[in-house]
Amino acid sequence: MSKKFDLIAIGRAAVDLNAVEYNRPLEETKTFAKFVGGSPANIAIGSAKLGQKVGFIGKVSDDQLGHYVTQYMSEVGIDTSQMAKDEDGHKIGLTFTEIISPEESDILMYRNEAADLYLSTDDVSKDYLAQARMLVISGTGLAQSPSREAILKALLLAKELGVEVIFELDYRPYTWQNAEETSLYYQLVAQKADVIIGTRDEFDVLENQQGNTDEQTIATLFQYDANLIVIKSGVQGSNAYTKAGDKYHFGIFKTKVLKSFGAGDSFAAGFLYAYSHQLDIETALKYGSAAASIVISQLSSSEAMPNLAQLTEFIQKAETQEVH
Ligand SMILES: Nc1ncnc2c1ncn2[C@@H]1O[C@H](COP(=O)(O)OP(=O)(O)OP(=O)(O)O)[C@@H](O)[C@H]1O
Ligand SMILES: O=C(O)C[C@@H](O)[C@H](O)C(=O)CO
Repeated sequence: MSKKFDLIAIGRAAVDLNAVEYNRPLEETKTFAKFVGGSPANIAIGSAKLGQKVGFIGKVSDDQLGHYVTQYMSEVGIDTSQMAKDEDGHKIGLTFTEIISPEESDILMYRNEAADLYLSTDDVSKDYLAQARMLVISGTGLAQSPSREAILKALLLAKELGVEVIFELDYRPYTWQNAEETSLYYQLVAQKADVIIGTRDEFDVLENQQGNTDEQTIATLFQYDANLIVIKSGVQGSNAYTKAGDKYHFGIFKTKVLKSFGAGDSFAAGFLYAYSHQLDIETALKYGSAAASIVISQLSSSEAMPNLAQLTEFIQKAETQEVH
Protein backbone atom coordinates (compact mmCIF):
# COMPACT_ATOMS: atom_id res chain seq x y z
CA MET A 1 0.00 0.00 0.00
CA SER A 2 1.51 3.39 -0.97
CA LYS A 3 2.02 5.84 1.87
CA LYS A 4 1.01 9.49 1.87
CA PHE A 5 4.58 10.54 2.64
CA ASP A 6 7.89 9.26 1.37
CA LEU A 7 9.41 10.81 4.46
CA ILE A 8 8.54 12.80 7.55
CA ALA A 9 11.33 14.87 9.08
CA ILE A 10 11.19 15.82 12.75
CA GLY A 11 13.12 18.58 14.52
CA ARG A 12 14.21 22.12 14.01
CA ALA A 13 12.92 24.51 11.43
CA ALA A 14 14.77 27.77 11.91
CA VAL A 15 16.12 30.82 10.10
CA ASP A 16 19.46 31.20 8.38
CA LEU A 17 20.88 34.71 8.10
CA ASN A 18 23.63 34.35 5.55
CA ALA A 19 26.28 37.00 5.07
CA VAL A 20 25.72 38.91 1.85
CA GLU A 21 29.11 40.61 2.03
CA TYR A 22 31.15 37.46 2.32
CA ASN A 23 34.81 36.48 2.19
CA ARG A 24 35.27 38.50 5.35
CA PRO A 25 34.74 38.01 9.11
CA LEU A 26 31.18 38.34 10.42
CA GLU A 27 32.16 41.51 12.23
CA GLU A 28 32.63 43.18 8.85
CA THR A 29 29.35 41.95 7.40
CA LYS A 30 26.58 44.52 7.28
CA THR A 31 23.89 42.67 5.32
CA PHE A 32 22.35 39.26 5.81
CA ALA A 33 20.01 37.30 3.52
CA LYS A 34 17.16 35.46 5.23
CA PHE A 35 16.46 31.82 4.34
CA VAL A 36 14.67 28.96 6.01
CA GLY A 37 17.17 26.81 7.86
CA GLY A 38 17.53 24.03 10.36
CA SER A 39 18.99 20.74 9.20
CA PRO A 40 15.73 18.74 9.34
CA ALA A 41 13.89 21.54 7.52
CA ASN A 42 16.65 21.78 4.93
CA ILE A 43 16.48 18.02 4.31
CA ALA A 44 12.69 18.23 4.06
CA ILE A 45 12.91 21.15 1.62
CA GLY A 46 15.55 19.40 -0.47
CA SER A 47 13.46 16.23 -0.57
CA ALA A 48 10.28 18.10 -1.53
CA LYS A 49 12.09 19.96 -4.33
CA LEU A 50 13.24 16.59 -5.66
CA GLY A 51 9.60 15.53 -5.85
CA GLN A 52 9.34 13.51 -2.66
CA LYS A 53 6.08 13.57 -0.66
CA VAL A 54 7.23 15.16 2.60
CA GLY A 55 5.73 15.74 6.03
CA PHE A 56 7.25 17.61 8.95
CA ILE A 57 6.91 17.60 12.72
CA GLY A 58 8.30 20.68 14.42
CA LYS A 59 7.64 23.80 16.47
CA VAL A 60 8.23 27.41 15.44
CA SER A 61 7.81 30.76 17.14
CA ASP A 62 4.40 32.44 17.05
CA ASP A 63 5.68 35.49 15.15
CA GLN A 64 6.54 36.67 11.65
CA LEU A 65 9.64 34.44 11.40
CA GLY A 66 7.71 31.35 12.46
CA HIS A 67 5.06 32.22 9.90
CA TYR A 68 7.71 32.81 7.21
CA VAL A 69 9.30 29.40 7.83
CA THR A 70 5.99 27.54 7.83
CA GLN A 71 4.76 29.38 4.74
CA TYR A 72 7.95 28.70 2.75
CA MET A 73 7.96 25.01 3.65
CA SER A 74 4.31 24.75 2.64
CA GLU A 75 5.00 26.55 -0.64
CA VAL A 76 7.66 23.99 -1.62
CA GLY A 77 5.10 21.25 -1.02
CA ILE A 78 5.80 20.08 2.51
CA ASP A 79 2.80 19.14 4.65
CA THR A 80 3.04 21.56 7.60
CA SER A 81 -0.12 20.43 9.40
CA GLN A 82 2.07 19.18 12.26
CA MET A 83 4.12 22.36 12.59
CA ALA A 84 3.22 23.54 16.07
CA LYS A 85 3.34 27.16 17.21
CA ASP A 86 5.09 27.91 20.47
CA GLU A 87 2.62 29.64 22.78
CA ASP A 88 5.09 30.47 25.53
CA GLY A 89 7.06 33.13 23.73
CA HIS A 90 10.05 30.99 22.75
CA LYS A 91 11.76 32.38 19.67
CA ILE A 92 12.78 30.55 16.51
CA GLY A 93 16.41 29.52 16.23
CA LEU A 94 18.67 31.83 14.25
CA THR A 95 21.86 30.84 12.46
CA PHE A 96 24.20 33.60 11.34
CA THR A 97 26.71 32.34 8.80
CA GLU A 98 30.19 33.66 8.36
CA ILE A 99 31.81 33.05 4.99
CA ILE A 100 35.46 33.91 5.48
CA SER A 101 36.58 32.20 2.30
CA PRO A 102 35.33 29.42 0.03
CA GLU A 103 37.28 27.03 2.22
CA GLU A 104 36.41 28.56 5.58
CA SER A 105 32.86 29.17 6.82
CA ASP A 106 31.51 29.30 10.30
CA ILE A 107 28.04 29.40 11.75
CA LEU A 108 26.90 31.33 14.80
CA MET A 109 23.75 29.79 16.20
CA TYR A 110 21.37 31.61 18.52
CA ARG A 111 19.52 28.67 20.01
CA ASN A 112 18.99 29.55 23.64
CA GLU A 113 15.42 28.45 24.50
CA ALA A 114 14.75 28.01 20.78
CA ALA A 115 11.13 27.16 19.94
CA ASP A 116 12.10 23.89 18.22
CA LEU A 117 13.49 22.56 21.51
CA TYR A 118 10.01 22.92 22.99
CA LEU A 119 8.51 20.38 20.60
CA SER A 120 6.71 18.00 22.96
CA THR A 121 5.34 14.48 22.93
CA ASP A 122 1.86 15.99 22.50
CA ASP A 123 3.02 17.26 19.09
CA VAL A 124 3.90 13.74 17.85
CA SER A 125 0.95 11.88 16.32
CA LYS A 126 1.01 8.11 15.77
CA ASP A 127 -1.59 8.41 13.01
CA TYR A 128 0.57 11.00 11.25
CA LEU A 129 3.73 8.91 11.47
CA ALA A 130 1.85 5.85 10.19
CA GLN A 131 1.48 7.68 6.86
CA ALA A 132 5.24 7.76 6.21
CA ARG A 133 7.70 5.33 4.62
CA MET A 134 10.64 6.95 6.43
CA LEU A 135 11.16 9.08 9.53
CA VAL A 136 14.21 11.36 9.41
CA ILE A 137 15.61 12.17 12.83
CA SER A 138 18.32 14.83 13.27
CA GLY A 139 20.54 14.53 16.31
CA THR A 140 20.29 18.10 17.52
CA GLY A 141 16.66 17.62 18.52
CA LEU A 142 17.90 15.29 21.27
CA ALA A 143 19.88 18.08 22.94
CA GLN A 144 17.18 19.29 25.32
CA SER A 145 13.81 18.29 26.79
CA PRO A 146 10.97 18.27 25.82
CA SER A 147 12.19 17.99 22.21
CA ARG A 148 14.29 15.00 23.31
CA GLU A 149 11.28 13.05 24.51
CA ALA A 150 9.24 14.05 21.46
CA ILE A 151 11.88 12.58 19.18
CA LEU A 152 12.25 9.43 21.26
CA LYS A 153 8.47 9.00 21.11
CA ALA A 154 8.56 9.40 17.32
CA LEU A 155 11.41 6.88 17.15
CA LEU A 156 9.56 4.21 19.15
CA LEU A 157 6.31 4.81 17.25
CA ALA A 158 8.18 4.48 13.94
CA LYS A 159 9.64 1.16 15.03
CA GLU A 160 6.19 -0.04 16.12
CA LEU A 161 4.66 1.07 12.82
CA GLY A 162 7.39 -0.35 10.59
CA VAL A 163 8.41 3.13 9.42
CA GLU A 164 12.09 3.13 8.35
CA VAL A 165 14.21 5.31 10.65
CA ILE A 166 16.91 7.49 9.12
CA PHE A 167 19.23 9.02 11.72
CA GLU A 168 21.11 12.06 10.40
CA LEU A 169 23.61 12.75 13.16
CA ASP A 170 23.58 16.53 12.63
CA TYR A 171 25.73 17.26 15.67
CA ARG A 172 25.72 20.89 16.78
CA PRO A 173 27.53 21.59 20.07
CA TYR A 174 25.01 24.21 21.21
CA THR A 175 22.56 23.25 23.96
CA TRP A 176 24.23 19.92 24.80
CA GLN A 177 25.47 19.75 28.42
CA ASN A 178 28.43 17.39 27.95
CA ALA A 179 29.94 14.78 25.62
CA GLU A 180 28.75 11.82 27.69
CA GLU A 181 25.13 12.96 27.55
CA THR A 182 25.36 13.50 23.80
CA SER A 183 26.86 10.08 23.22
CA LEU A 184 24.18 8.43 25.40
CA TYR A 185 21.26 9.84 23.43
CA TYR A 186 22.95 9.41 20.06
CA GLN A 187 23.60 5.76 20.86
CA LEU A 188 20.00 5.20 21.97
CA VAL A 189 18.73 6.39 18.60
CA ALA A 190 21.53 4.81 16.55
CA GLN A 191 20.76 1.39 18.03
CA LYS A 192 17.21 1.58 16.65
CA ALA A 193 17.87 3.38 13.36
CA ASP A 194 17.83 1.53 10.05
CA VAL A 195 20.09 4.02 8.24
CA ILE A 196 22.67 6.28 9.91
CA ILE A 197 24.28 9.22 8.11
CA GLY A 198 27.05 11.37 9.56
CA THR A 199 30.59 12.63 9.25
CA ARG A 200 33.53 10.86 10.86
CA ASP A 201 33.60 13.57 13.52
CA GLU A 202 29.91 13.05 14.25
CA PHE A 203 30.41 9.31 14.68
CA ASP A 204 33.24 10.16 17.12
CA VAL A 205 30.68 12.21 19.07
CA LEU A 206 28.26 9.28 19.03
CA GLU A 207 31.00 6.98 20.36
CA ASN A 208 32.41 9.67 22.68
CA GLN A 209 35.80 8.51 21.44
CA GLN A 210 38.32 9.87 18.95
CA GLY A 211 40.31 7.75 16.55
CA ASN A 212 38.01 4.84 15.83
CA THR A 213 38.13 3.64 12.24
CA ASP A 214 35.03 3.37 10.08
CA GLU A 215 35.42 -0.39 10.30
CA GLN A 216 35.34 -0.27 14.11
CA THR A 217 32.33 2.05 14.06
CA ILE A 218 30.25 -0.07 11.69
CA ALA A 219 31.19 -3.31 13.47
CA THR A 220 29.64 -1.88 16.63
CA LEU A 221 26.56 -0.30 15.05
CA PHE A 222 25.72 -3.25 12.82
CA GLN A 223 25.13 -5.28 15.99
CA TYR A 224 21.86 -3.37 16.26
CA ASP A 225 19.08 -2.44 13.80
CA ALA A 226 21.10 -0.51 11.22
CA ASN A 227 21.49 -2.07 7.78
CA LEU A 228 23.18 0.91 6.09
CA ILE A 229 25.72 3.41 7.42
CA VAL A 230 26.94 6.42 5.41
CA ILE A 231 30.08 8.23 6.54
CA LYS A 232 30.66 11.58 4.83
CA SER A 233 34.19 12.94 4.44
CA GLY A 234 34.00 16.42 2.92
CA VAL A 235 36.19 16.75 -0.16
CA GLN A 236 37.11 13.08 0.09
CA GLY A 237 33.51 12.24 -0.73
CA SER A 238 31.50 9.62 1.12
CA ASN A 239 31.45 5.92 1.97
CA ALA A 240 28.46 3.65 2.48
CA TYR A 241 28.59 0.35 4.31
CA THR A 242 25.91 -2.35 4.37
CA LYS A 243 25.29 -4.88 7.13
CA ALA A 244 25.82 -7.52 4.46
CA GLY A 245 29.44 -6.37 4.22
CA ASP A 246 29.41 -4.26 1.06
CA LYS A 247 31.32 -0.95 0.88
CA TYR A 248 30.66 1.80 -1.64
CA HIS A 249 32.58 5.02 -2.22
CA PHE A 250 31.81 8.11 -4.20
CA GLY A 251 34.01 11.17 -4.54
CA ILE A 252 32.84 14.70 -5.18
CA PHE A 253 31.67 16.80 -8.07
CA LYS A 254 34.15 19.68 -8.19
CA THR A 255 32.47 23.07 -8.11
CA LYS A 256 33.16 26.74 -7.48
CA VAL A 257 32.56 26.67 -3.73
CA LEU A 258 30.92 29.75 -2.23
CA LYS A 259 30.43 28.25 1.24
CA SER A 260 30.94 24.85 2.77
CA PHE A 261 27.85 24.62 4.95
CA GLY A 262 24.68 23.15 3.54
CA ALA A 263 26.62 20.24 2.05
CA GLY A 264 25.39 17.75 4.62
CA ASP A 265 21.69 18.59 4.38
CA SER A 266 21.67 18.60 0.60
CA PHE A 267 23.69 15.39 0.53
CA ALA A 268 21.05 13.77 2.73
CA ALA A 269 18.19 14.97 0.51
CA GLY A 270 19.86 13.68 -2.67
CA PHE A 271 20.92 10.41 -1.07
CA LEU A 272 17.48 9.71 0.42
CA TYR A 273 15.77 10.47 -2.89
CA ALA A 274 17.80 7.79 -4.66
CA TYR A 275 17.60 5.41 -1.68
CA SER A 276 13.83 5.71 -1.42
CA HIS A 277 13.50 5.07 -5.16
CA GLN A 278 15.50 1.81 -4.78
CA LEU A 279 18.41 3.06 -6.88
CA ASP A 280 21.70 1.36 -6.05
CA ILE A 281 23.78 2.68 -3.15
CA GLU A 282 26.57 4.11 -5.32
CA THR A 283 23.97 6.07 -7.30
CA ALA A 284 22.52 7.31 -4.01
CA LEU A 285 25.97 8.55 -2.97
CA LYS A 286 26.27 10.21 -6.37
CA TYR A 287 22.90 11.95 -5.99
CA GLY A 288 23.90 13.15 -2.54
CA SER A 289 27.25 14.41 -3.75
CA ALA A 290 25.70 16.22 -6.70
CA ALA A 291 23.06 17.91 -4.53
CA ALA A 292 25.79 18.99 -2.12
CA SER A 293 27.94 20.37 -4.91
CA ILE A 294 25.03 22.42 -6.24
CA VAL A 295 24.18 23.86 -2.82
CA ILE A 296 27.67 24.82 -1.68
CA SER A 297 28.12 26.89 -4.83
CA GLN A 298 25.23 29.14 -3.77
CA LEU A 299 24.52 31.43 -0.79
CA SER A 300 21.65 29.55 0.83
CA SER A 301 21.20 25.98 1.99
CA SER A 302 17.43 25.65 1.59
CA GLU A 303 16.62 27.77 -1.47
CA ALA A 304 19.63 26.39 -3.35
CA MET A 305 18.36 22.82 -3.08
CA PRO A 306 17.95 21.49 -6.65
CA ASN A 307 14.84 20.02 -8.21
CA LEU A 308 15.14 16.64 -9.91
CA ALA A 309 15.73 18.06 -13.38
CA GLN A 310 18.52 20.32 -12.10
CA LEU A 311 20.12 17.45 -10.21
CA THR A 312 20.08 14.96 -13.08
CA GLU A 313 21.21 17.61 -15.59
CA PHE A 314 24.10 18.54 -13.29
CA ILE A 315 25.20 14.91 -13.06
CA GLN A 316 24.86 14.37 -16.80
CA LYS A 317 26.95 17.45 -17.60
CA ALA A 318 29.60 16.56 -15.04
CA GLU A 319 29.90 13.01 -16.34
CA THR A 320 29.99 14.18 -19.95
CA GLN A 321 32.82 16.62 -19.16
CA GLU A 322 34.74 13.86 -17.40
CA VAL A 323 34.48 11.72 -20.51
CA HIS A 324 35.98 14.33 -22.87
N1 LIG B 1 34.30 21.27 -1.30
C1 LIG B 1 33.42 20.37 -1.75
N2 LIG B 1 33.24 20.20 -3.07
C2 LIG B 1 32.34 19.30 -3.55
N3 LIG B 1 31.59 18.51 -2.77
C3 LIG B 1 31.73 18.64 -1.43
C4 LIG B 1 32.64 19.57 -0.84
N4 LIG B 1 32.53 19.46 0.52
C5 LIG B 1 31.60 18.51 0.76
N5 LIG B 1 31.12 18.00 -0.40
C6 LIG B 1 30.12 16.95 -0.55
O1 LIG B 1 29.17 17.07 0.50
C7 LIG B 1 29.14 15.89 1.30
C8 LIG B 1 28.86 16.26 2.74
O2 LIG B 1 29.85 17.19 3.15
P1 LIG B 1 30.51 17.02 4.60
O3 LIG B 1 31.23 15.74 4.64
O4 LIG B 1 31.26 18.28 4.86
O5 LIG B 1 29.23 16.86 5.56
P2 LIG B 1 28.72 17.85 6.69
O6 LIG B 1 29.85 18.24 7.59
O7 LIG B 1 27.52 17.21 7.28
O8 LIG B 1 28.30 19.13 5.85
P3 LIG B 1 27.86 20.57 6.48
O9 LIG B 1 29.08 21.42 6.26
O10 LIG B 1 26.69 21.00 5.68
O11 LIG B 1 27.54 20.34 7.92
C9 LIG B 1 30.51 15.25 1.06
O12 LIG B 1 30.47 13.85 1.32
C10 LIG B 1 30.73 15.55 -0.41
O13 LIG B 1 30.01 14.63 -1.22
O1 LIG C 1 21.16 23.28 10.83
C1 LIG C 1 21.07 24.49 11.15
O2 LIG C 1 20.34 24.93 12.05
C2 LIG C 1 21.90 25.44 10.31
C3 LIG C 1 21.52 25.27 8.84
O3 LIG C 1 20.25 25.84 8.59
C4 LIG C 1 22.56 25.91 7.96
O4 LIG C 1 22.06 26.07 6.66
C5 LIG C 1 23.74 25.00 7.95
O5 LIG C 1 24.67 25.15 8.69
C6 LIG C 1 23.61 23.81 7.05
O6 LIG C 1 24.74 22.98 7.27
